[in-house]
Amino acid sequence: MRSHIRCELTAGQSGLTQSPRGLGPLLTREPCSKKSAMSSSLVCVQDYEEQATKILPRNALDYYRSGATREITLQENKDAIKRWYIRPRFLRDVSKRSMQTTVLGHTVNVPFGVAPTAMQRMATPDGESANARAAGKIGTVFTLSTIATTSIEEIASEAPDTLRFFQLYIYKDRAVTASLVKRAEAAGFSALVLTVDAPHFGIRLADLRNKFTLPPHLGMANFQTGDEKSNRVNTSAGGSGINEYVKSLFDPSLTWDDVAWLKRLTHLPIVLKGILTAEDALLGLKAGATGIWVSNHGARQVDGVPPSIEALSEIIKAVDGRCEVYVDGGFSEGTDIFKALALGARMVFLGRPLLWGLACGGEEGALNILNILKGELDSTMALSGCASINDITKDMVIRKDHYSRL
Ligand SMILES: Cc1cc2nc3c(=O)[nH]c(=O)nc-3n(C[C@H](O)[C@H](O)[C@H](O)COP(=O)(O)O)c2cc1C
Ligand SMILES: CCCCCCC(=O)C(=O)O
Repeated sequence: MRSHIRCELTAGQSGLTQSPRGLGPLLTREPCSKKSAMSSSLVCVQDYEEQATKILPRNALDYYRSGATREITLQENKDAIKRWYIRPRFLRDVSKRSMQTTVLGHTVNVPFGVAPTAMQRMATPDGESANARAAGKIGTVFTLSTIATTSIEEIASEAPDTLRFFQLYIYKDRAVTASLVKRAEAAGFSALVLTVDAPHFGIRLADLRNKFTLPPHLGMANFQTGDEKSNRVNTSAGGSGINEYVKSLFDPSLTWDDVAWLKRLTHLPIVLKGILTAEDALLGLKAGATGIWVSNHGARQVDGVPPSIEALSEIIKAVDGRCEVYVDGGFSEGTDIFKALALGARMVFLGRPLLWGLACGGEEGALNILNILKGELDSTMALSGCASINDITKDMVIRKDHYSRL
């Protein structure tokens, strides 16, 4: 296993510094034989976020961190989760606990997984491979973005035992899209996650100010090196290279018929990611989706859409058990995950927390993030009277405003 953490005994240096090649942070304080300083001093996702903020290059940090325009939904994703309270029950024998569940028929050890985030090699040289291996070590699902800096085939060989989903963007060129689907099938991915909320790209102010481009040593690994159009993110118009990329290559004319097209093309289950309304969830079911992934894309598309946790209840109600429902957006603690499970989500996915883990410590950092969340969820279950995921029921959470009505 490759790790990007280089262990050097450099007396007097304090902690993490930027790698000389600007490829990510290097740990320069602790000898290799010791448990890294990081894993003992960074004990929650917020610690990792703060550390990552100090060490990531501005272009990457802003891209990872940003939400759309005023970032009101970005804040709301978190605030809305905090508006739900846990109603703990006691004296229910929690001496033996399990977090095991299934996703699309596959057993996972924890009810949370890794959301697709683009361009992870900006955080650490091993990028998506490190993240996928960490997910495999904890026993959960890793979702690879179409816009990854590591290819479908590399992930299959670097993390062969990890349960892998492939997130699909539909390109105007349907031959390109079909080829991505066939490659994901051939490489043993278990589901396609079709992102429906990006016919156009969100306005992210920091990326515009930075004139975002991918560092020159990196490319979109699912497309051929030298294919300047699909493999590179450049800015020719002087704005964000991401917006230019999406405008020229992604298909903004998609309709529900295209979901039917995709269904005919693949034998893999299709999960629709980015659903925020009961209406679209029902159309998704009709189109044959096996899963609905409630998401506002980490608040990166339209500012002012509802926080994911609020949209979740409406969709759970509409779907009424006819398919699995997942959620992402603003989850960064075990208690957050517990609340979404109580509201009916089968899995909670995390995007940025894993990027902070990768930035601070590559695979070890990502694994630490997953272990922190696992420990926090286990603790929440024990202290709320839940020995298994099935015990986390709707009556275990209540919205804050309930108490002002009493
Ligand atoms: C840096 C970044 C890149 C992302 N790239 C993709 C992507 O390529 N495809 C996609 O469907 N969603 C993408 N997303 C959205 C995530 O899959 C997920 O919905 C979101 O990050 C969840 O919110 P969280 O970051 O608060 O956990 C991206 C999000 C971030 C932060
Ligand atoms: C260069 C195109 C990047 C688009 C995909 C990344 C993404 O979804 C994001 O939110 O950023």
